[in-house]
Amino acid sequence: MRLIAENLAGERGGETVFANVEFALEDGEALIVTGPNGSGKSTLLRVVADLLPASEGKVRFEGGGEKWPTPSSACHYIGHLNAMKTALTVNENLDFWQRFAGEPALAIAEALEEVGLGHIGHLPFGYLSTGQKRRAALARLLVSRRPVWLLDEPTAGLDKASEKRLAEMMDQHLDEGGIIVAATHLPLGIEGVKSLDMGTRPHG
Ligand SMILES: Nc1ncnc2c1ncn2[C@@H]1O[C@H](COP(=O)(O)OP(=O)(O)OP(=O)(O)O)[C@@H](O)[C@H]1O
Repeated sequence: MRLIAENLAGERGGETVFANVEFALEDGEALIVTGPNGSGKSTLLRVVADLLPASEGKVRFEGGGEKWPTPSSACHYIGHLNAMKTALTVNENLDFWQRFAGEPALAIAEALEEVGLGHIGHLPFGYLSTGQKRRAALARLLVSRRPVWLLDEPTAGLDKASEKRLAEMMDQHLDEGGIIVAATHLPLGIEGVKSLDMGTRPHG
């Protein structure tokens, strides 16, 4: 499978935030997107996820067959916000996401064990600490199989042990032929990745 960005440009509020972004990622490859605040990392991820339209160029996903014909159908997008309902329990939230994303992988209880939250699936999401909320959101990656992970500051709020666990999850995903695009200010602890510095890019 291949995730390809061609001559991609994105805008917010009518202003071009980035332009001429090009990358091609194959099975098992990761792209780490860095750059200062406001340089367009989140905008790029949202364009790749098809949550925002590209103002120029396009994103393609090849080799996903009928199951994953487009980048948006092939990706898990974990944004800054965790996209979980505070009044629903962690289990209910993950059940929603598993039905939404399809291709069930780990059972919800197993995914929560994997992120060290085995004991709190019954709690409303809103009761969780900041780091626990992030870990519960990251469990979405494990409850459904999707080949592309788009992660916006995935370590925000995580303690050291959870950062290490996330690095292991990402390594495993890459070993299984997955693709990752992650925006981050901190090293993510995964080796052999490609990089894209939005801070050194000319704006459109
Ligand atoms: N809804 C919006 N309307 C107008 N401008 C926006 C909107 N959302 C973001 N922007 C602007 O777009 C630019 C890029 O923002 P973006 O969130 O993509 O940057 P970022 O590199 O992810 O930043 P950070 O490191 O702070 O997360 C910023 O100048 C921001 O103010």
